[in-house]
Amino acid sequence: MSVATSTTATELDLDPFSADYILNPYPQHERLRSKAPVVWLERYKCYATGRYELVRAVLEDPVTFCSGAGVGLGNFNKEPPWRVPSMVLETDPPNHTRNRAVISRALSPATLRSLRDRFEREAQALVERVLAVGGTTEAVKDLGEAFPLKVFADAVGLREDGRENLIAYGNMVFNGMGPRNALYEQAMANADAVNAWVWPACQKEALAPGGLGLKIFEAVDSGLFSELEAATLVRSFLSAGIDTTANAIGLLLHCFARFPEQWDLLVGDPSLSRGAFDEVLRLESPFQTFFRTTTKDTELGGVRLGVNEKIMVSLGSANRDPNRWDAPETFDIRRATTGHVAFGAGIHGCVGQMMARLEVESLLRALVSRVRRVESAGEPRWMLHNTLRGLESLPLRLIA
Ligand SMILES: C=Cc1ccc(C(=O)O)cc1
Repeated sequence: MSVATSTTATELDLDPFSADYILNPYPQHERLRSKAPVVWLERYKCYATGRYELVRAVLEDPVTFCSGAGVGLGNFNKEPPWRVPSMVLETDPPNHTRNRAVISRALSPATLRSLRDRFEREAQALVERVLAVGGTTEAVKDLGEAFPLKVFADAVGLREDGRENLIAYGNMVFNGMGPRNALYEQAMANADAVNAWVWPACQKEALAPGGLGLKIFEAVDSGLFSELEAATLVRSFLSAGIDTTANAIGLLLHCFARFPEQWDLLVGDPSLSRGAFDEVLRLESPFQTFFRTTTKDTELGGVRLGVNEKIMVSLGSANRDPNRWDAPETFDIRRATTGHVAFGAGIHGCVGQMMARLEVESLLRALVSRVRRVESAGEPRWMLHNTLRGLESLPLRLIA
């Protein structure tokens, strides 16, 4: 389309970081999608889009919409980040390409195959522990957080003591992508103590032999990276690999508690487990919002965007865009979910997604083999969070 027919962005009074929006995002997503292809949020001085096609267009054009100025609301060209930027998430090619390759190699299909038995054993043991006390569980803590904190942290080779810091650190990383609001400040309140655990835990001498962490340090031995860079890459595992999966597990259990007929389908055919997880990801989008920064004056969906401006892409909205999905609000584990953007898309698409799938499917298969029904045991409480969608509390009863 020629620039002459493009327009300036329409303003929309939307607050994606308010409690109202977070607790009931779907009407807000509809406002975002229907107002215009791209809108301007004056409150946060950024552009925003919730349309599936345009969210994908942004994520698949890292030259125009870069990550090196941060993937949250904060623009690293204008204000310093709260931590040393990630060498994967907050970089652009060519450095991103080189750095991601090391992470990707550590998370190879062969590595994941070697972890499967251990993950499945841990999942079965965890499910037995919950059933042994009658099946009543605070599912976010007992399953959502407990499982990645055990299997993923063990796979990385992280020290056993102090792993609760990983949940707090994930809160810092993801709330830190939002505005400096109360959620941001609360997450950062304990930053010094949390960082005092996280950074030493990423050092070579702190990592267990045979783990993913030391695989990253092998790249040091080959002269590719410094020790500091290797530790920063290990920090990426800690940043991305816990809270995201923990929330996804909570959301998955919440879906099956609300839609028992879907659970029956899965019990009847456990091979539906992979599709079930992807449908939970599409429906709930544990990762709600990403930002990119424009590297030049450009236009998107016929709307003119200025250079060095932030654009918010709503993954949650894109994954329920009625122009892309039939009956988007319906939970259907047999749905064709290919193309959902819950793991992002393009060169920054989640490099750990196969690890996440291995974790969640291991837990799901262990549950399906022993649990006939997932029942609500009390009112769930949603988390207030700048970036992640998840439950603070999810009381369930697992019926064997
Ligand atoms: C998807 C989230 C994510 C968060 C942090 C990092 C990192 O710190 O590299 C990577 C991905």
